[in-house]
Amino acid sequence: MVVKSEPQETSTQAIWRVLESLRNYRLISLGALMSVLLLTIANALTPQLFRWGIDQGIVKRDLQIVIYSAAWMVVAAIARGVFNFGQSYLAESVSQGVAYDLRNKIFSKIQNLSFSYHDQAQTSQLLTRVTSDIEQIRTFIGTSLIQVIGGILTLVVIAILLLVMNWRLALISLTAVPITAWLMTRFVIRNSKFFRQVQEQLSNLNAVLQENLIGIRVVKAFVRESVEKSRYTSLNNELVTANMKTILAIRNTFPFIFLLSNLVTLAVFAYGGALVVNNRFSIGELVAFNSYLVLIFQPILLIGFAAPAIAGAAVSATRVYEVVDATVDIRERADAIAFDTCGGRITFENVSFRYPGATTEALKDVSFETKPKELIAVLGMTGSGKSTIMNLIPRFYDVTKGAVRIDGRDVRDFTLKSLRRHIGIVFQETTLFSGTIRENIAYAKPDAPLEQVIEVAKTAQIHDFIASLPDGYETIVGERGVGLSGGQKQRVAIARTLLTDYSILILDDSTSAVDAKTATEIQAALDEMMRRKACVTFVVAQRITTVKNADRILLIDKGQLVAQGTHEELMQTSPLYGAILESQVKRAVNS
Ligand SMILES: Nc1ncnc2c1ncn2[C@@H]1O[C@H](COP(=O)(O)OP(=O)(O)OP(=O)(O)O)[C@@H](O)[C@H]1O
Repeated sequence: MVVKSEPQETSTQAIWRVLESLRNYRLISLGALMSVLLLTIANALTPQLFRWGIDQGIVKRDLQIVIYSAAWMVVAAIARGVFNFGQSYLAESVSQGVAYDLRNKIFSKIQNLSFSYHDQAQTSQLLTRVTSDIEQIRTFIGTSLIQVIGGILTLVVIAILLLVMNWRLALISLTAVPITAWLMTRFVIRNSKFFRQVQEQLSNLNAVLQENLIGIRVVKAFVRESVEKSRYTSLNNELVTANMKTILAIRNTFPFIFLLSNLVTLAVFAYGGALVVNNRFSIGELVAFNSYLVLIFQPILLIGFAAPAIAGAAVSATRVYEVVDATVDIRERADAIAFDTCGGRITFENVSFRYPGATTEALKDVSFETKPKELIAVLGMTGSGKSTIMNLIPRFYDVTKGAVRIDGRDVRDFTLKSLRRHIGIVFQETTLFSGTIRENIAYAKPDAPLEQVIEVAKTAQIHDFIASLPDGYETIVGERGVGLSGGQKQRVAIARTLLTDYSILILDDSTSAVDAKTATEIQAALDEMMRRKACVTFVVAQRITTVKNADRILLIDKGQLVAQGTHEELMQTSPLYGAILESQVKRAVNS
């Protein structure tokens, strides 16, 4: 899915943009161009050497000239080899550089894009853009572009030579050029939709592959292997069909071009032969002319073969620039200031919020203010808007109406880095990276000494477990924390956040996978740390124990703040609070 970007670029504009990026590699590009030019000259010279050898050597029976011409042909052949290598090597170097820059550009853009973009973008689509689309662009620069430039140059040089040698014969031969060019243009225009299709099918295939890699456990648990296999196979078939369509299109066009080339050769043989018979053209000239014909069709064919690749690269470039140009929703003001100290007064001022693309508001007119060092519990039914409230403080999203303030300052006044650096957040869903446990805990502070890592791990009640592992803190966890239980992952994630320089702490249902006893222990250990280090702590929690300890509870229902107060106050005043607690007590008793 394509999400929010500037007005879409056409593929022609996109390919121009790729060409503009060659500016960064001016010298190497110039070197490649020079090699192409020299190669064209060496190519154009060879038939002239033939002519000389035949007319002055063979026909006049002058062995020395035959030997000289043969020797010069060897020199020309070596030169062709050298320049050919030069053009490929230099063009490849430029293409590697452009691909490298694009990969970095798109990656850093992906890092900067807001949550709203990632909510709507498909990961697999992004993956395809970073990998195969950029590879298409690279092949265009490394191979197709040089083929086209070399082709055009050869066409011009040889057309001039032919006209100089015999303009009538030249005109007969050159009629083939506009016809072939027209055939090729028609081919590209008619088939560009197939090239786009191939790319889209490849993306779709990647999407299914990626979903399955991530969800393989669910697939197996629900015994859906065969369904997933047939889903993948049918997309794979579609990819092959789309590819075959482009191949068919090639087959429909190229035989005409070959036929044309043969007809022209025959016409040159007939007319040129007649001229030779009448002594108006030498045999050497006819042989040279014929060699030029091969040389003139070669570039047209090369341009023809390059055309699909160029069309594909143009589509790829559009897709890559779509991401590069995507709008970043969350922007810093030009005069943004650094957030350094937190006084503990966080204010939600008539905050309403609607997720991009959603039809209803996730938060409606929410207002509250925290006091320094307060521990705020946020409670509500599932889907009521608790996480959404938390997401607005570090500006993962911006409010639709109202304002979120810290110590009286709108969060939009702060630089994003300084704001987020001061907010420690443990997400509802835990994501760990492949690497050691120590690396995961020290994710935001890679240089943290082991003692500090151990300290936070103790607070998160995960130290004993880590210490019991044979490799301790150096134990390698797989991708997304494979090898750890859900509760263990959550505790590593808590430790990771505790190690940061947070002053506002947000724990979003972060002990949901931890057993009640451990959760209470974490809470007790956290209590001391929170009061010491955090100016305010928010805990989105389901457990009564957490809620009971809180200084204040915010009760959220259908996006609205319906009640707030301490546990005792809410017990007396809020029927909803009573109902939620009752359901939890029942659940606790039953479990
Ligand atoms: N990225 C999103 N895009 C669109 N709508 C969303 C998005 N995230 C949440 N919502 C919607 O916003 C509402 C509030 O969601 P939120 O995640 O804040 O609820 P919650 O109270 O934290 O729920 P839970 O306890 O189940 O985590 C829900 O109706 C949800 O469907």
